[in-house]
Amino acid sequence: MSTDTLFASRAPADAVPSVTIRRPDDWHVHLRDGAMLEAVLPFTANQFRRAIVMPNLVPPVTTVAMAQSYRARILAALPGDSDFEPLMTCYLTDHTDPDEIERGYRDGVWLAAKLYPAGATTNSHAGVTDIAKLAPVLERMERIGMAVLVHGEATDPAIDIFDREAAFMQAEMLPLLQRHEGLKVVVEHATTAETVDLVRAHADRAACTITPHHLVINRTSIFQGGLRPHLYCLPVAKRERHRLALRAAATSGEACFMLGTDTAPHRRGAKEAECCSAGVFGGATALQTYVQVFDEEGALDRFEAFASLNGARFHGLPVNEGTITLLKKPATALAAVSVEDEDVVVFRGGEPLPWSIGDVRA
Ligand SMILES: NC(=O)N[C@@H](CC(=O)O)C(=O)O
Repeated sequence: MSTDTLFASRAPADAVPSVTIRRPDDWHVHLRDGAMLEAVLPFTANQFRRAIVMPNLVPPVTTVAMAQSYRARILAALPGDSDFEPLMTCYLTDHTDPDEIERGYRDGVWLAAKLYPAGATTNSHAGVTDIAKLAPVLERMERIGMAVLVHGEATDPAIDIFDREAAFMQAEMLPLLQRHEGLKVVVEHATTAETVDLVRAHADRAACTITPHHLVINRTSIFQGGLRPHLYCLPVAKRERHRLALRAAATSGEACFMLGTDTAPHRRGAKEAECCSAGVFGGATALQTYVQVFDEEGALDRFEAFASLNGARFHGLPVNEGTITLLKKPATALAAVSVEDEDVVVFRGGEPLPWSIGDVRA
């Protein structure tokens, strides 16, 4: 498979250029629950074979029983013919019990645990207030080979919001990596050049996810022509030099960089509000955006590694069978998805995108 299936340069002159890769996985999604789950799940399930499902529900998914029940609700909400597989996570708190973590992992209920510094982002208030105190949990995870997925932002409101990831990496992430030398760590939704370098320096057991939006917007985009609430997420997009570093990392082919959309739907009313919720709904346009970036960077031959191989290898899972074909054929992205009497605005929704989704083969 891999580069053998890259047709772009071999197709007849009148054929639509395309790229075919093993079916990809999304290593960071927010599927929510109830009506929102029903509305957004088909978009992720259409694009991806598996996804790591974030546990920041209200209340958060903190026990094996809660993860089992949430997984069952996701499966029940899937379209009948879907073979999508949700990979569950546990939400770490100050009171997480290492035995519960191990039980859920050994029983195959969850794959990883998510560390939200308390107050860092949407529904993180029950998160961890002092990472050092989590040592018994992290030691157990290290011993059983279970990965911790980290939202890497400092929570001190006095720290400039654009510096919070950098502050966290220095004050928390580096010491964590040093304290737990064998722990598998995923830095979620990296947004800076320095984070990418830190991950590279620990690539024997660290990795990071990179979102589609952080590859195509920078912090100025959020203020282009006025305030753009649908581009506001956490970590907030950074300067242009960081966006370029993220594009270089994602398209490098290095095994420590993997696809993770951080698709985070919020109803329009929560976004276009006096106090806008953080999160970009990128689930419906994710692959179209990623493949466009790889095309622009002349790296289509490395797209499969980023989208379909690196994450599976990191988590010790088999790579997917089957393929998906992406076509360099313009299509206008769906503008919004209805949820009850409201809607959720799609990232790049309503725009003509140069790439579209073609055949999916199981
Ligand atoms: N990315 C976001 O801005 N929001 C996410 C939470 C998160 O991953 O930070 C959400 O759940 O809405």
